[in-house]
Parts: sequence; structure tokens; C-alpha cells
Amino acid sequence: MTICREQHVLSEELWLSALTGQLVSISVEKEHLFNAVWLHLSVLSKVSDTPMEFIVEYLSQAMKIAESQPGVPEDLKSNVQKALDIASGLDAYLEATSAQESELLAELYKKTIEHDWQKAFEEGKTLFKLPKQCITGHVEGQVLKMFVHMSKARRILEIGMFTGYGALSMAEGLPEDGQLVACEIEPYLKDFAQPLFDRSPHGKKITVKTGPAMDSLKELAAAGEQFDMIFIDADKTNYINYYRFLLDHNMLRPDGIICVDNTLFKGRVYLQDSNDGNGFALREFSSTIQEDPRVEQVILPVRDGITLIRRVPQMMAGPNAEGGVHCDEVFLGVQGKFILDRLRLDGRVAYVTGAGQGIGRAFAHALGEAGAKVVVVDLDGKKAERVAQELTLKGIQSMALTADVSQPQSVQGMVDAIVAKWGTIHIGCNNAGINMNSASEDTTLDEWDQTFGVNLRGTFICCQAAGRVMLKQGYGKIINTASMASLIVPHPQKQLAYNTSKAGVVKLTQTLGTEWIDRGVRVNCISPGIVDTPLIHSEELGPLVQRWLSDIPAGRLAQVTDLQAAVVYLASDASDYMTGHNLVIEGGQSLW
Ligand SMILES: C[S@@+](CC[C@H](N)C(=O)[O-])C[C@H]1O[C@@H](n2cnc3c(N)ncnc32)[C@H](O)[C@@H]1O
Repeated sequence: MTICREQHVLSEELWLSALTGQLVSISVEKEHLFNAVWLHLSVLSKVSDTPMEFIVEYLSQAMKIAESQPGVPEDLKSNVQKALDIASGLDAYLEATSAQESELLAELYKKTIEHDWQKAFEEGKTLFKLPKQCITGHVEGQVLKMFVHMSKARRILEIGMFTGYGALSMAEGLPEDGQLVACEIEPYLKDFAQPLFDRSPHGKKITVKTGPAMDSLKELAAAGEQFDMIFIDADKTNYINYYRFLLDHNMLRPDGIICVDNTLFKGRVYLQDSNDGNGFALREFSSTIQEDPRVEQVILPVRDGITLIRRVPQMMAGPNAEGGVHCDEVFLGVQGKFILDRLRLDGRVAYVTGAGQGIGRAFAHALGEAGAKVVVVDLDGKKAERVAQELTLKGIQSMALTADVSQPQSVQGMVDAIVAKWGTIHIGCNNAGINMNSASEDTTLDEWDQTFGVNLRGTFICCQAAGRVMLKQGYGKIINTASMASLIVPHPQKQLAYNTSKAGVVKLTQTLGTEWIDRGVRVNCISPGIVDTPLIHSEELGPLVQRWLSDIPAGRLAQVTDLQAAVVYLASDASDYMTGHNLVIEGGQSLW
């Protein structure tokens, strides 16, 4: 619960000006802030709610007393004033420097504080008198949204939704397919929030479950639901029961976080003379979780206090621990890393040839997303540059290079440039390839040589040049792009040179893969089926698409994104026992 978030956010002078409505000479920046505060002051009651707001209130009173009494030493007044300035400026500064709320959040906030909750209660629309001030506000909303991003949460549970400000803030941080379940006892609040959720591009991620939260938790637990992040903000005396239920029923994934609101409770959790029931419950709550070995926690002094609780993975059992736990790499992860982390490529240097478009571009993005630095190589320097810029926009370290893979000097230049820039090469994706269609009896030697020059000679030259660097360091991952055409004869189009060159890429891969593995270099290839790129929509090939579809069990062409996981897998340590392999990804086409 966040009450009166804008209170006491100005220096006392401004604060008093706001109250009296007298706008004295203030800077434009302050005026903006002043107006925002004035708007909220006009609708919120003036009640201190957070430890900082109480500090400001007490210091203001002390100041007034000091001013009204004769003989108070000037340096005492000066020190109180300094403390007041520091305390009263904090919330305003946090408001002003936090990311702005979205327009819909601002609208939801306004709609909430302008609503007549007293009337709704008197008309029997709500079960309880709902104080509008219990809305999660701007700064706290942004804190929650930041946690969603940082924890990469995909599934969130909220206990206590009020009008949905916190829910929508968190939903804004979720990925497209993320989900948030909000438990709320008041059906009226679902009707209040839903129209705004419906207008937000993030609203579809939110499902509201009405009824007592504990009933909803039981339903969710029975359905085996588990969450990455949970926000508890309802019914303080029951916090401990929600917490216990969530942990005991495995509803928080290991490493997941619970955020709990109001855990400083106006300071009453640590004030010795406080006999506040909620303060006592929250103090008990904090000391209980502190003794729970399943979690670790910290309280952030944001607004009225947010406790962050992380579920610690329970991996510490010994080899012969009770229950027969085997503390081997299956249980603990290889070098302590679980499977998704074993696919990561942080710190690796990769290059991809033919990366200016199509499959190569998708490979470059995938390797970069997995953490590698990526060199985008293409015959067309402009295309390479554009893809490198795309990667940079995503925060991936990248560099564009022009190279003709059929020319040894050009390839050596590429390798030298990569080593000069990033010291080495860990991952080489030899993907550049061409395909020209002609009936075999008409295929010219020029077409044959060109096709082989790029597809097979080019792959060999790249493998050799990059392989020398990798063999020297005793580590490397080479992934060649072969084709389903290495296995079957795609038809009805005629492409003898292409099919034969790609069969050669597979044999080259098998040979290098076995020859180099004892020196730490794995060589594998990927054989895509028919990939939906602009090339196949040419005048010549376009009419064949329907025919091809009838040959593909999957019933569709491959998208370049269908190939991305394979390249990351083959580039990662998770595939270390695989070498000389032809990984076929063709929707089953080669099996019919
Ligand atoms: C502090 S407000 C929640 C504020 C909200 N998180 C936000 O973002 O604005 C607490 C909410 O919990 C709800 N609530 C209280 N007891 C509840 C219970 N037993 N089960 C479900 N919801 C409950 C109240 O109706 C109220 O809407």
C-alpha cells in the first residue's frame, strides 16, 4: 500500500505555497513538479504514511516549534532545517528521476484517485471501504517493473490488486507471452480495472481471479501453477500465511522472487513503543522469513518498505543425503550450470559468413542473443553493415566485414581482422552459399565452378583458416551450412551443382569433425529444408511452393528462426560430444 505518494515532496516553502495556492517565483522545473504535486494534493488526504513522510512531518513540527519559541539556538534551527530539506526533497527527487509512467498508468492513477470509493461502499458495490491511497504509485510501480525485467520473469502472481496499477506496471515489463494472475477479493475492482487493461497492449497478459486470495492460491496450487515473481500486497496479518503456502506448495520457482509491500510499515516494525497490530504482524513476518533457510531476503526502504525474498535453490545436500539425492552433474548442473545456462555463449567470439541476409542473419542474431560477440561477414559490405547495426541496437558487440569466401586471401584477411579485434575465434559459421538452377545436361562448367567455389571450396577455405586459429588454442566450434539436398534430390527444380556441392559439405564436415576433435575443435553442419526467404519467391521458383508444401510433413516451409536454436546448441559446450554431425531441420521432408 502506498499512501499519499506526493506528500511532503517539496521544500517547505513550496509545500506551503501549494497548500495556499500561491505560486511564488519558482523555476520552470520546480513549477512542473509543483503542478504535479498540487494536482495530487488536491485529491489525496494529507496523511503521513511512510517512514520518510513521518520524518518530514516531525521535523516540520519541530521547526515550527523552534520558530515560535524565543531563545532557540540558531545552529539548532539550522540543523533541523537541513535535515528537513534532505528528508522532504527525497520523494520528489525519486519521482522526478524515475522513468515516467505510461499514459495508461497515469490515466489509471487519475481515475482511481478521482473515484468516489466512499459512495461505492455505501451503495454496497464494494465489500470494504477502499482507501484510494492504497494504490501502488509511480515510483513503486517502476521498481516492480524493473524487477520483472531484471528477473526475466514470465509468470507473475499478485495478491491484492486494488485498481490494477501494480499489475499493469508489472505487465508492461513482461514479454509478449508473459502472464500475470492478480488475486483480488473485490469483484468491483475487476470491473473497474478491466476496461483499462483492455486498452493497454499489455492488458491481455493479466488475468484477475476474484475471491479471497487464499482460495485462489489453493486453486492455482492444485493446477500445479508456479511463478517467477510474486507481489504480496493484501491483508497484512495474512502475509505470513500467503508466504508459507506459496513456499510449501512450490509455487515460487527456485531463484524466483517474492516482493512484499509495506514491510517497514511507517517505521512501526522497529519502534519499540509501537503496539500497532499490522506493525507487529509485519515484524513477525520479517523475522520468520529471516529464519527460513529456503530463502534469503532484504528490505528496500522504498516508500513504505519493499521486502525482496529470493527462493534459494536447495542444492546443498551431500552425496548420500537423505532421500537418495545424487549430487552429480545431472543434479547440480555441469560446472554448476543448468541446461539453459550451458547454452550461453558469453565471452565467445563468432563469425558468420553470408550473414547479410536470410539464414546467416538469423544465425548472427541467435549467437549474439546467446552472448557471443559476432562478426557479420558478407560479400556485400552494406548488407553486413546493416545486420551489424541491428545487433548493436540489441546491445550485442558486433563488427561487419566484407569477404569473398571463395578467395583464400580474402578469408585470411577476415580471420586476421577478427583476431586483431577480439584476439581469437571460438565459433565459425560457414554459411555463405549460392544456388543456380539448370538441367544437368545444360549445366555449364562455369556454373559448376561458381557453385562449388562458394559452397564447397569456400567452406573448406574458411574451415582451414579459422580451424588453424582454433587448433592452436585447443578449442573451437565450426558449424557449416549444408542442405537437405545433401540427403535427397529436391524436385522438381534442377540443381545438380548445388546438391552435389552440399553433399560435399557434409563429407567435409564429417572428415574435419573426426580429424580435429582430439584437438578440441568440433565440426558439425546444419541441413535446412526449404527456407522461406525472398529467393524462393522469385518468378522461377515461386510457382513451385505449393508443390513443395505437399512434400513436407510439417505442412509449411522453414522459417530462418526455426534454425536458430540449432546453431546456438552446436556453438555451445552443451554439444561437445557431437562432431561430424549433419543436423537436419526440414519439417520431415527428407523422410517422405
Ligand atoms: C493495498 S491494496 C493493493 C494495491 C495494489 N497492489 C495496487 O497495485 O494498487 C490491497 C488489496 O487487497 C485486497 N484484499 C484484501 N484482502 C484480501 C483477500 N483476503 N484476498 C484477496 N484480496 C484481498 C483489497 O481488496 C485491496 O484491493
